[in-house]
Amino acid sequence: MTSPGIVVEGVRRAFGDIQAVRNVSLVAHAGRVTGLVGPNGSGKTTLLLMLASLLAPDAGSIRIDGVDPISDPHAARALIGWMPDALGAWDALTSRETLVVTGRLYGMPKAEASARATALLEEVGLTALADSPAKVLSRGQKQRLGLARALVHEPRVLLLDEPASGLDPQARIDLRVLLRRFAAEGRTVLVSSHILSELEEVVDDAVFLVAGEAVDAGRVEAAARRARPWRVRLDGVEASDARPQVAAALRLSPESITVDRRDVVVEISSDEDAVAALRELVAAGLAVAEFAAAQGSLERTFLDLGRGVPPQEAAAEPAPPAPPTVGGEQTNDEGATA
Ligand SMILES: Nc1ncnc2c1ncn2[C@@H]1O[C@H](COP(=O)(O)OP(=O)(O)OP(=O)(O)O)[C@@H](O)[C@H]1O
Repeated sequence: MTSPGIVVEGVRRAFGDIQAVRNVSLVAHAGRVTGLVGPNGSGKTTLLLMLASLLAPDAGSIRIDGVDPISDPHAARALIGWMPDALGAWDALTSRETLVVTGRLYGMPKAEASARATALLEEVGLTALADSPAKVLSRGQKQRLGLARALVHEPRVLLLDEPASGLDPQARIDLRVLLRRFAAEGRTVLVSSHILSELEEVVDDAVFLVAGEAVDAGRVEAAARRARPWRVRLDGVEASDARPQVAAALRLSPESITVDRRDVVVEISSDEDAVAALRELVAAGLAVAEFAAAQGSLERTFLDLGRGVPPQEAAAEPAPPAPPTVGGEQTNDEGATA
């Protein structure tokens, strides 16, 4: 079954003088996981609250599977599973009671709400704590309960604000699996997180918010095209000794290569250049034990946008900035600089 997902056009929201969200437009497609990425205070939570029908925008339009959460919050809430960044009230209820009450609020008969609670407690690994009051739960356990609560009514659209914070590694893996399964079932997932390595593993699309505005796609692409660091480690060779060897193989000046613990770090512009660089390292007879991007593309893009990628870079076509490249003719005797 296909559905339109989330469509946001020209949404704004201020708190007094603070323009928390300014003119945001975005689409989160059904059947895909969309990441909402941005620095602290960029407006992610404010935007998610508006999508969840819990905060009215000052302007603009929002459609959740075609439903306007402002004019028809009841219908929107039936579609939406909302996981806030911190589990709210109900400390006196047990985890099971929290889920049963939630199911009842969504109109489920008691037996169905009870069976659903049992299944969800199992799914998020809280069965052993099902009958303890929610206030004794650790932060990560509260996050799990918050996730279960968002899933009670089998929502078509999942909105999650920092769902991975506080979760241990296994729970993060389980969360990723769950989000992928959700998307595979044709549902819509919009998830904010600061843990970009985590998001990288799960998202199909990303929307970047900076100072309350969605960054336009051209600027995101320009940032994503910039050179990023790759780690190289040679088997049995100290990084300080590996540095000149890698530099020679890649025809770079050693100064353009940094040392980070056991690895040397080289700036590489594109996947094609990475392929060429690896070939050259191997052709030079170096024992390459590790060759990997040191940053995911989301993280790199986030950092570049934070530094302010000039909009004109995005406008120029094609717009490769002039990062140092390896494996190509652009390297020179003066060496490339980061
Ligand atoms: N209820 C409020 N009253 C006044 N200002 C608010 C309110 N809620 C948010 N803001 C302000 O709006 C801006 C956006 O906040 P928001 O919480 O949406 O950011 P965020 O991207 O979710 O941040 P973080 O990554 O730190 O969670 C901030 O400047 C914040 O101080």
